[in-house]
Amino acid sequence: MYFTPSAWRGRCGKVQLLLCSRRIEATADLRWRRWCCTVCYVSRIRYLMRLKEDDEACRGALQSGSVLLYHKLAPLLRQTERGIYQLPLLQATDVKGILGKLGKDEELLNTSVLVGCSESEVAQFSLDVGSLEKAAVEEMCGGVFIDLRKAFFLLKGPDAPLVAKGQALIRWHQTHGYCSATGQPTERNQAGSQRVCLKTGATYYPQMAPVVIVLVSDGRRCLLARQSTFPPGMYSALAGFCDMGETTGEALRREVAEEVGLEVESLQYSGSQHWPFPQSSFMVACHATVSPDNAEINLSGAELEDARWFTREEIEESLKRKVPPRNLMGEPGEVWVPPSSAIANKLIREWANQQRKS
Ligand SMILES: NC(=O)C1=CN([C@@H]2O[C@H](COP(=O)(O)OP(=O)(O)OC[C@H]3O[C@@H](n4cnc5c(N)ncnc54)[C@H](O)[C@@H]3O)[C@@H](O)[C@H]2O)C=CC1
Ligand SMILES: [Mg+2]
Repeated sequence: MYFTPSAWRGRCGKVQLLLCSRRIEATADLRWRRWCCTVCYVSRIRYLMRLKEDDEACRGALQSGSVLLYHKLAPLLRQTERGIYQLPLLQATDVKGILGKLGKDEELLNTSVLVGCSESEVAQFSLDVGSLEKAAVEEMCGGVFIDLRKAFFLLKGPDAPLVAKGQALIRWHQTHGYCSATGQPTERNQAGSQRVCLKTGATYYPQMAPVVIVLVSDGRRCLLARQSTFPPGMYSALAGFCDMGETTGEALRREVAEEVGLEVESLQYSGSQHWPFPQSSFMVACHATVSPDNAEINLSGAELEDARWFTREEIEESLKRKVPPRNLMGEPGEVWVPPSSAIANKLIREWANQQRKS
């Protein structure tokens, strides 16, 4: 028995996945597997699109959706018996129950923003309950509100980007209540994917600042640097905000020249990441090379406290250090690098792997 694409569309849930996987086992047909994944993915994306465009549909989805809670931008986390931190997805009905018990209007739930949907097309929202008593909500949910700077690194897998996205959207709405041209209030759509000026109808969308991050190599060593605001001992790849009108390559070449006085010869794209600190940035990560004959570091002074060349052996040692190491005097000891949730870590690992192979 075969299923047509239309039979899957809009109902792409767990049952379908189960049927899908049975069919895969039966036929071991790779093309079928690819087709199923595509239909499921497309179905989810089209569903989210509809929720962004149709306020009524989004309100309906919220009633049966799941909700991530924040308190003054700090996400709610729950710890398992094994000490693992997870992101509790509450049902909308649970949130209504909490609001009722704390004597708050259920209308607060409608200030949730859409952040995604599960594989079974249950819409996921984020809601800031900063107007409620923090300890009371924590007790009712069996969790703790933890500052995002800590929470982001405690979570594993897709939970970390999801919690960052939720906070970024909530923060954007909290700071864009007025039109920057007219000074008049703006009104959001139900999904929270845009705001419109009530006077002129001008539409505003959530913003991110583009940032380049680059691991510079001279073929044998790679360059890491630290700012005085970094935790003691931590070194990272060079990063910088893009200027208006720049391409990725231009921004990257400029940042390397500004910060360490080197001229990049070639570059290679590696990946990208949404980074919530200090506010929403879109990080574009690249590898770059400089000539070993022109590899003398010349710090600009203002931004970086230090920049150094590291060998593969030194990098591999620093990747093993999980927590900021301290020496016997309690001072920062050896060098360590950002954890795996930061794209800098991916760049550094890629470089070390490449060096090992060559
Ligand atoms: N995910 C990761 O692996 C890493 C992320 N980062 C992030 O990269 C970002 C940029 O790195 P920096 O070296 O600090 O940038 P940077 O080298 O451009 O210097 C920051 C300065 O740029 C100016 N600036 C220009 N446009 C700005 C904007 N849109 N927002 C804020 N400041 C702006 C400000 O004067 C600021 O002090 C930071 O937010 C940092 O958190 C940095 C290293 C690793
Ligand atoms: Mg910088």
